[in-house]
Amino acid sequence: MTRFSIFPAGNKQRALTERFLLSASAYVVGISLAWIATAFELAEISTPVLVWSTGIISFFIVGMYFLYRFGANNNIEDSVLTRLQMLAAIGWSSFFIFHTQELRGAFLMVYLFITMFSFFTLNRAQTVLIAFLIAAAYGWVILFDWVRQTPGFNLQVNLLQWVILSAVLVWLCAIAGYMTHVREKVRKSSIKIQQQNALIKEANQELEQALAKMELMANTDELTGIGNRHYFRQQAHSMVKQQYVDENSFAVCLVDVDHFKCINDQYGHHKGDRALKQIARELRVALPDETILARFGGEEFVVLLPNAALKSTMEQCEKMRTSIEQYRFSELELSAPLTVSIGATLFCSGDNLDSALRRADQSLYKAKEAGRNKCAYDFSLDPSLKQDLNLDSSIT
Ligand SMILES: Nc1nc2c(ncn2[C@@H]2O[C@H](COP(=O)(O)OP(=O)(O)OP(=O)(O)O)[C@@H](O)[C@H]2O)c(=O)[nH]1
Repeated sequence: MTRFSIFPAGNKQRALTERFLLSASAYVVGISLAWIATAFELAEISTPVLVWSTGIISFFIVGMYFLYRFGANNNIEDSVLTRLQMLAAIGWSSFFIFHTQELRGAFLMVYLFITMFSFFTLNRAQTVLIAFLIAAAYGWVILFDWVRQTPGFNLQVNLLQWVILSAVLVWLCAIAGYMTHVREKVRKSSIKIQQQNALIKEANQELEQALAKMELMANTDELTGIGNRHYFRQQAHSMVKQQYVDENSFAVCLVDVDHFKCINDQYGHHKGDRALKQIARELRVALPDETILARFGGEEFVVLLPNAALKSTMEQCEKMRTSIEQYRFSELELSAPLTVSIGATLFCSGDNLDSALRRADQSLYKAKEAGRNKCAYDFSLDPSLKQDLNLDSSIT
């Protein structure tokens, strides 16, 4: 069961409720003063009038509190309800001031208290209007007393009080004007800061995008669109690090196009370029997604097969070789298929990247020597292979 809180949820609504309770405390002080003044016969309010006015004010306070507490004020145009509160406060204060004579000077303080509330939300013009209403209300009280010749009424004292009250109100209006100015300045600066933050955020995003683009460009082979040598180095180093942690071996394969010089010579560099692009695409299709494929240089590609073992490496190399062998290069009228030779090795514990690349390159050389369109392997570092197969390298 949720406990009832006297304050509503939400910062704005809570602030409004707190502000209202603060002004309600002024009503309570005002009513209490009226009761005390009546008890000491300093005010002319009859007990029934005092009782019903106290009842109505209490009802007003409770009603307003529930408006704020349950957010009903948001359905009203002036959702802060400042004007309504001000008018009510001026009305009630004038009512009590009208019923006092000797304590009237003290009760006039309530008017100033009301004006000070305008500092929270009203602008200069609205504060001036409130001050004008207060001066007018007290003016009416004086006029009424003078016309009906209220016993104990002193016109001179009341007029002097009215002048003093008006002077203080003018002074409060000047302060309200200054506060409006400061508030507006703070609001404008905060809007400016927000706009600048938005611009900085936008610039950061653009910078991040530009950096990402630059990184992509730095890692991409311009001709084929796959990773370049730099990309390969990066990926290989992170796989080496991972291998040190989980000890899962990975395969390093060098894929070299056979007799590519003849393609260039026969069909020209442009068609040679297009053939390289198609080879890169075919290799990508033949390989699993998690495989790293990069152009090592010229007509040579490099492949890193994560979590590879002897069998899976041989299967993948064979898959790459056959996929190129079977691919029909429509732009080239070839009498024999375009093929690749592949040299592969496993990167195992205690290995290093340069020696793995050297082994793969030596295997590639063997594949070329064996007639091309072949896969050759150097699994000499794989301990399981040494035990099970007793082989240092194999050519298929
Ligand atoms: N079209 C094109 N050709 C390239 C590119 N890079 C390298 N080559 C060519 O690839 C050929 C490589 O020739 P070689 O190293 O003799 O090797 P190969 O002719 O493929 O013969 P083997 O590798 O021994 O089977 C050269 O003619 C290079 O000019 C490139 O980006 N585009």
